Amino acid sequence: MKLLKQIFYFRGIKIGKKEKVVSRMTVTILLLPFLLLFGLLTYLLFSQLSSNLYFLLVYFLFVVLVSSIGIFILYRLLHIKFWFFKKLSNRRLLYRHLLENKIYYPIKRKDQPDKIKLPNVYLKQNKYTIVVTFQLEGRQFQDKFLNIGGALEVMYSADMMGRIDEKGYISYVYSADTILGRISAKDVRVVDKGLILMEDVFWDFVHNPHLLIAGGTGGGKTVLLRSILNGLLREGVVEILDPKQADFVSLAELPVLQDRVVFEVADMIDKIIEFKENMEMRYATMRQLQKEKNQKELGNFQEYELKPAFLIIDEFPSLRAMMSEDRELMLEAERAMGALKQIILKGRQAGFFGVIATQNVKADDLPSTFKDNIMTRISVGRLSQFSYEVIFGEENKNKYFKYIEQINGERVYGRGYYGVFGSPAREFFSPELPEAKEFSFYDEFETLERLDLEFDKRNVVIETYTAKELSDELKLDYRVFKKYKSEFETAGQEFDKTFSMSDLIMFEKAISYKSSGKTYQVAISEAIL
Ligand SMILES: Nc1ncnc2c1ncn2[C@@H]1O[C@H](COP(=O)(O)OP(=O)(O)OP(=O)(O)O)[C@@H](O)[C@H]1O
Repeated sequence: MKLLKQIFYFRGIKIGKKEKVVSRMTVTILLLPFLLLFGLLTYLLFSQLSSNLYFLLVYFLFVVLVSSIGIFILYRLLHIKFWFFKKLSNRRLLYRHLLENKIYYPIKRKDQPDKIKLPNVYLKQNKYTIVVTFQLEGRQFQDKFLNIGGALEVMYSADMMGRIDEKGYISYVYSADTILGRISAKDVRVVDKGLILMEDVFWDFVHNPHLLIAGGTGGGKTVLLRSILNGLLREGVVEILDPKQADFVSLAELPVLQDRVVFEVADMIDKIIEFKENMEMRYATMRQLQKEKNQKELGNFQEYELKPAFLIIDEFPSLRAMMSEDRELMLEAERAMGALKQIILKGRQAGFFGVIATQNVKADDLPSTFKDNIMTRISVGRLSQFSYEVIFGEENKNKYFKYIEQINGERVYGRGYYGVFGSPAREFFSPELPEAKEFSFYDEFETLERLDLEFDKRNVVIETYTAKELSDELKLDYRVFKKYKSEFETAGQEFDKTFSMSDLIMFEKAISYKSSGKTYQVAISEAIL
């Protein structure tokens, strides 16, 4: 079976001269109804046409004009509306690219122009992706093929999502016609694969925790955040910090969000600290449940049927600015920033997630804990090159991020990029806001049931430990404990003065992995929550 698969592996349709023939055939077929129509009309008007030369001339011009305009409109319509024709046109584009760049083998013929033979190039297309494969195998154009990815990206106005090197071939994968996968803001929900944002884009918060959203002014950040809220409110508890008192204040009185939207600096600081404490409480709850279920390893929040919690911070740099302006709150603000980092570092397993939104990113806007540990990233609207670099990381350093204002002559809102940190970014269209008379977030949220965390149902105590107490609890020699601690710090973890339940769980995991024969580094990296 495996062998058969290898023999008959489908790389796509081979590009060849047929692309030109198919295009001509399409035009000919489109011409047919006009021929029939005007054939019939000519038959009916035959006597007038044959007796009046002036009428014949006007009639002839009319036929040519109507047929050409008709064919042009039909041709464009088919290519805009039907995927089949789009596929044909993508093949033709590639064919033309090969010809115009002289990527072919001329075959000399006696007394006739040269014939041409194209190298083996394949095109495979499905709804949102185009894969172009070139045969290498030491052939004449192999060096060209190794560097052709960028040119095809421009040609298809698509985003290169990856390059696959396999024996004898190289393939470039592009996302195209991404806009077709746009969904309505009404339909944003949490499904098996995560929070659905486009037909094929999911924020899988369990595996790629935390979300960073950057949106240039007027780029559609507010609509995107509200759409996200539409999904998250149905799934768990959402707390919102809105330092600019801009986008969420109007929702603050809704039952589902009551006391969960804050904008005064002191309240925002309290909210962050409370969220972190809830995360610790969640770890304590999960630990109890683990014991009750007699499990060897602590599972994630879903295994214990616990709800996720989301902390949305709109305009993060404003929050930071407000925190640093208020001298009286300086210490508390520092504690809150520490708590926020802990949430980002350790929230995943407990189901505590951050959604951090900002405008263009400037040099010191985001702490490195965020830059390295917020796994899912989205941009909308126009951003600076520096912002793109920070948001999408090294992996996308050479990517050409475009700002597109119009598509097919229509103003487009909420367009940007989506990526998981460390992977190629792809084009993104934020869920589309329906007409105001058809849908309003306010009315929609008004119907939602308010969800709560489980704490009122269980009696959990949050314990904290000093370093000595923690090493005793872990039954570790203090020096060995210090070694673990410094390894965790090297791996990017940060600790408060006292240690928490989540720290205890993390250390326990590392000790257990280490005792099963793993190196310190591996044990530590696997133990990070
Ligand atoms: N996804 C979308 N679907 C339809 N229209 C949108 C979408 N996103 C934005 N718009 C349109 O663009 C306008 C501005 O969007 P939005 O308020 O979300 O931008 P913003 O980035 O939050 O701007 P600012 O930073 O100035 O507050 C909206 O009022 C809406 O008309």
